[in-house]
Amino acid sequence: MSDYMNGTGIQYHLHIKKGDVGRYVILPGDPKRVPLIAKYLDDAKLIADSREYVTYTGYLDGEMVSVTSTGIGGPSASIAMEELYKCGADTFIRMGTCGGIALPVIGGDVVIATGAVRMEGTSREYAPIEFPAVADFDVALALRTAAKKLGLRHHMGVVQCKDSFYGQHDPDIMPVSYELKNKWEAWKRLGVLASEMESAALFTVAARLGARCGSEFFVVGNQEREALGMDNPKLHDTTNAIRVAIEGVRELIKLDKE
Ligand SMILES: O=P(O)(O)O[C@H]1O[C@H](CO)[C@@H](O)[C@H]1O
Ligand SMILES: O=c1cc[nH]c(=O)[nH]1
Repeated sequence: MSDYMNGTGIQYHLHIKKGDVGRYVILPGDPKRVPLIAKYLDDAKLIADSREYVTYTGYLDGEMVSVTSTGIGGPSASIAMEELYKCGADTFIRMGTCGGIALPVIGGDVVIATGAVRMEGTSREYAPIEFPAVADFDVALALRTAAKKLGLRHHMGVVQCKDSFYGQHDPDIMPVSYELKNKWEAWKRLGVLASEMESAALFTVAARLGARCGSEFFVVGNQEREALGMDNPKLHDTTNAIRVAIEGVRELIKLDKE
């Protein structure tokens, strides 16, 4: 492989190197969320700020833990995971926002993914479409334990990933609306909980690397509830999902010590 960084060991996009990050990494999409998550770590320090990738490292229960933003979508998220893995990370928790699809999923809830629909492009450059994008079982259960401990309303199941945010919210403006709307109907009939953009790529990249990855989300609203005239709170404070990610890492640290 060509080395754009001239043997320095510094990763091309994230600007991190071995020793900069812990084994456990929380992956929000939004770079502005990184310092908010890092506040929960002991002795957190800014490691790098490059493109959409902001990385902090600190400690939780004595273990080195990092937080790196992925930006939006599979391409940038896959790069983040690949470069973090090269620097020693092997356990990832994506923490993001999502839009509800299933009617019981309401703004303010937490959704924990068991698997992700691969309606995006990145995972197809890793694995044939027949390969399932599934969360690591231990990570998903750690996230559920965390949500339960925190007393948060939560749901666990399959999420859908796509590359076009506006194809989700305004499919009629798209030349391929016929396809987007038919598939959306299928996700509803299959009980898919919510829509977001990175988990399918991250779960598939994790499978190629032999790494562990799970994901959980703060629900910002539910377009299906809105369409039916149901109560549809729209909320933006992701603190609860941040707390689930932090407690989830704690659970995994405990499990890994057993
Ligand atoms: O809040 P984040 O983590 O960015 O996640 C969700 O929000 C973005 C779209 O608004 C996509 O990245 C989607 O997956
Ligand atoms: O509706 C939503 C909300 C967050 N992220 C998405 O991809 N879709």
